[in-house]
Amino acid sequence: EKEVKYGQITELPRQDDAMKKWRSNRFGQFIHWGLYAIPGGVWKGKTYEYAAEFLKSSAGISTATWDSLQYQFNPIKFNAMAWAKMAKAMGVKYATITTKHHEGFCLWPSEYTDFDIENTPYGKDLLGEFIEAYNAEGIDVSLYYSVLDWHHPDWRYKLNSEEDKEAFERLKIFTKNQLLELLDRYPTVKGLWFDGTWDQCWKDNGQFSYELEKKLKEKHPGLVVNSRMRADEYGSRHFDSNGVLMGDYESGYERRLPNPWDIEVTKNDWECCMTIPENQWGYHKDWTLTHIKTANELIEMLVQCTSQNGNFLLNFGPTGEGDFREEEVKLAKEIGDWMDDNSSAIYNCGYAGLKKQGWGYFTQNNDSETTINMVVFNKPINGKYRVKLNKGSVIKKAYLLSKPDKALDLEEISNGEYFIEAKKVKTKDPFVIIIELENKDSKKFHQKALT
Ligand SMILES: C[C@@H]1N[C@@H](c2nc3ccccc3[nH]2)[C@H](O)[C@@H]1O
Repeated sequence: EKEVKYGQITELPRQDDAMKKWRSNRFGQFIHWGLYAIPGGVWKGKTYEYAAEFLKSSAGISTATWDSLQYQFNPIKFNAMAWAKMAKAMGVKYATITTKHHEGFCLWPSEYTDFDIENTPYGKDLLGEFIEAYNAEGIDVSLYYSVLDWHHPDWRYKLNSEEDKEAFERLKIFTKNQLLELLDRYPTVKGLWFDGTWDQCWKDNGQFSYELEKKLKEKHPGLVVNSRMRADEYGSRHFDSNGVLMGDYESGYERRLPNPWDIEVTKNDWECCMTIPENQWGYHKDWTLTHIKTANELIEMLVQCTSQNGNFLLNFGPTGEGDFREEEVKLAKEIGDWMDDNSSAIYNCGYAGLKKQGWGYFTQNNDSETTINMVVFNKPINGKYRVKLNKGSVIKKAYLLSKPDKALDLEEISNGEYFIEAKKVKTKDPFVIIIELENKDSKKFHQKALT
């Protein structure tokens, strides 16, 4: 064990109400919106396949040229309430929006820079409108903030000289000021989602990120912070040099999921953030460049995250005019229709403590020891679902969530192992079978033989 002074601050897993709410939310909407949405991956007639929010670097555009996009930013179609209603219908319980991405442009009127929404044709506090509209729909809002800032003259990737160090000291003060400003202006926000913290400059400043997390949490009780914010004094990120998770949940799953059989990942809170195309966070004009995930693919990712105690943050990239692509609107509806019927297997659910089986995923409601959800993606050809529960578990009854008053036939194979028969399931969508267990002290529970 190394002596780590600037590692974990909050003992995990947190059991306070704010974290319990974060955990029960399970499904969130990520919004990537900034100047990059104006060109949408196309520059001077050329389409760049790399992530649209990286167009400045992939097209080799000067900071001056890129920054002048701020004078074109006028999302006339932006309607925060319509966005919030779409998100509500999709079934998300929280939303995380980019307040400032790597480009450095701020979606709120910041007193610490002119490179912000106030100095655009739009002019109004866009971030404030977003937060108010989403909160009005009962959706929690977290704020994404990129420490990496291509616009700021004091940004340095590495600190090679005294001048670098002095510049980065100013950048650190700017960063802290903006974060305190965001929490001052938007007191209802629930979390901060840090990004752009992989460079040497930040890894060399473990003490700063430690003290910053402490200060932000003192200022904003209950604040939930992702592990990506932090480095310890040895430069170890997400987990300190002794492997202890920093922040409040693990946020390393970007466009990837853990192995569905992995139970190690269930030990911490974590979140997967996911794009609909293969790798576009900001709006890209051309969605023919890669595979576009279907509703069923995205629902399966959400269910997998829930089954392993994780949250799923699905990204949308609004256009420069402030509306969504039709493909995104269609997916939001398809996912929302599924959530209307099946969200009881998602909200306030987590790891059931059972080994994953071939037909799909187990989830368990955090408030019920005896109710287990089976979310089915692969129907067995004989219509019989093999379930291996904990030793001694006895199924009282099993039924389709869609037909709660029709018990399914059961066949006990051995201690805690059953076949559940569900032959006549018509739906083409993923569906849920509910297992109700005898509770531990029920008379029928087969007490282990004493010999
Ligand atoms: C959550 C995601 N993180 C950003 C990001 N920046 C990167 C730089 C290098 C490699 C991968 C990256 N992902 C993406 O632009 C998006 O905001």
